[in-house]
Amino acid sequence: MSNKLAVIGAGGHGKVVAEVAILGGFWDEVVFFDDAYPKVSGGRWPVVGSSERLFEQLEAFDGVIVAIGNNQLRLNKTMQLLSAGGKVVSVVHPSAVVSPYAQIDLGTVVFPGAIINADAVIGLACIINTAAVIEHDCLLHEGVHISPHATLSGQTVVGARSWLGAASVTKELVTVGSDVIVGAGAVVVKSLPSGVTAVGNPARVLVNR
Ligand SMILES: CC(=O)SCCNC(=O)CCNC(=O)[C@H](O)C(C)(C)COP(=O)(O)OP(=O)(O)OC[C@H]1O[C@@H](n2cnc3c(N)ncnc32)[C@H](O)[C@@H]1OP(=O)(O)O
Repeated sequence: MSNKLAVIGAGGHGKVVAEVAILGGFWDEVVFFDDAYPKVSGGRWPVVGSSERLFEQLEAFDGVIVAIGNNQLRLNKTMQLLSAGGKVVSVVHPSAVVSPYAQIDLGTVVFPGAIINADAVIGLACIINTAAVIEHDCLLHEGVHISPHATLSGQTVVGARSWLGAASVTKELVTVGSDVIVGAGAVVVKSLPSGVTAVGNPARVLVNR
């Protein structure tokens, strides 16, 4: 029997999610649904309809996952899928190192070379991007994106829908609020409130939304 995965979002992020799913060994077939259908190509994998079309045929898939880069949209769609009875799954690249004592919630993706250490908790519909490091006892709420090569030191807390840019770093015990953007290369040495954009070393607030 072939295991069939539906992926919402056929863009660049979707392509990596599809590849990670196939390399994980469990999924035999991947098809995309994208609201830009039919004006979008999934490349190696077919785009077969809009996300509305997927909701009409959820039972035809052994798993579903949302591969939309925007944190709010990804989270909303994931929650809609769960409410509609979709079998939302997580995918983890075989080269990622995930502690058996870490928890990863549904709809989350873990990309090549990422490391998630003991007792880290990763919420619903998060992205742990290429080579990101999530140290022990970190807590990531739902819809978070940790970009490539970012490092979260031990016991960092990240609020819902926040985006930590590529190669950013948090000091241990720091709390990043909800809907925060941390710029690429930033070093977060003090906690950040919700709704800000912070950049630089040490990270300073650039925008307060
Ligand atoms: C697989 C993947 O590709 S995952 C995606 C990974 N992508 C990233 O990590 C990108 C993260 N994004 C950033 O770092 C962005 O620059 C943001 C979100 C912080 C800011 O973007 P914008 O709001 O468009 O800011 P904008 O580019 O107008 O810059 C505003 C000011 O901040 C400075 N700035 C912007 N980003 C940074 C940064 N990361 N570090 C230091 N300074 C920065 C700019 O130089 C500019 O300064 P100036 O006013 O003195 O000229």
